[in-house]
Amino acid sequence: MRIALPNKGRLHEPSVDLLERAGLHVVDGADRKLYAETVDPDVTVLFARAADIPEYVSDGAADVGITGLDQVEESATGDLIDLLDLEFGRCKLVLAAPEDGDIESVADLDGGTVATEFPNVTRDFFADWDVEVDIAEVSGATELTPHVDIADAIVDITSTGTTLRMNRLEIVADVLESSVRLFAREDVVDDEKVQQIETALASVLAADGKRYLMMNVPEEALDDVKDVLPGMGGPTVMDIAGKEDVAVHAVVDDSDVFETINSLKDVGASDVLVTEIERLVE
Ligand SMILES: Nc1ncnc2c1ncn2[C@@H]1O[C@H](COP(=O)(O)OP(=O)(O)OP(=O)(O)O)[C@@H](O)[C@H]1O
Ligand SMILES: O=P(O)(O)OC[C@H]1O[C@H](OP(=O)(O)OP(=O)(O)O)[C@H](O)[C@@H]1O
Ligand SMILES: [Mg+2]
Repeated sequence: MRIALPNKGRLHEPSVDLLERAGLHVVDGADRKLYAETVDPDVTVLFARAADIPEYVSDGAADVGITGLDQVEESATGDLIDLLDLEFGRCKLVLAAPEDGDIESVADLDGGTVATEFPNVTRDFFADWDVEVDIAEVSGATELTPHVDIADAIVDITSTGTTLRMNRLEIVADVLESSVRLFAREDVVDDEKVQQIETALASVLAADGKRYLMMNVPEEALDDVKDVLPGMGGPTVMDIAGKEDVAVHAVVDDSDVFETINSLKDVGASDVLVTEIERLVE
């Protein structure tokens, strides 16, 4: 089973990091190496450009891939299944035009030129609007093109909006919301190994922002403690050998920990231990 990850750029590190946190450690993945083994002898990693990953998966060079939804849509491969939103690399593809120009709606671009690194997504977008445009395909610095008479507008990525602002461009319309996904070729989605990878990555996401609480509770305070703990499917209660107290374990949102501990102390819990959760397999 081969999994394709971005070899560089902003998606490289968080992708490798996620795999690591999922326990699928990359072995000997030295810098610039394009191929690496993992601790699972059945899983190898292939490093490729974020934009090429959908193609690699579609062609069978890899079975699953991690890259932006924008890249999957642009590749127009059509046979890829979006398995999991990995919740990073959030951005938007937008149609943007000069702030001081006269393009204020999609229709204003009729007969105009749009520069983009995403010609397929852009073509589909204007086809949906039934607006005729020429597409100028560029491979970077797209934001410059409306100011040098290459294009009237652009379709490009934005997240904080800084680059658009710096280049005196404003959003005319949203084209696509994107984030990084785990995706697979249709014929492998039911493979055991693919499902194991999906479960492992999902377990990292599920643990994000969660804490594990452990405490001692006098038997008579147990009902009050249970009321305090929101818990996922209720807390786990265990007898402690030779003691009147019981041990209570629960998963709590990080944002609730402060308040929850105060309430737990109020109702009689003691020796409260808070730990991080690496993975939570549901
Ligand atoms: N500003 C951003 N904020 C959030 N996500 C982004 C942003 N820019 C790009 N992305 C996401 O990261 C993906 C890859 O972008 P990145 O810039 O890392 O690679 P690239 O520009 O293709 O790299 P290179 O050209 O160096 O090979 C995009 O397709 C998109 O999904
Ligand atoms: O809304 P912002 O936060 O300003 O982000 C948007 C910018 O980020 C990306 O460029 P990147 O930094 O990846 O540089 P690149 O053009 O070299 O890919 C994208 O192409 C935009 O230019
Ligand atoms: Mg980029």
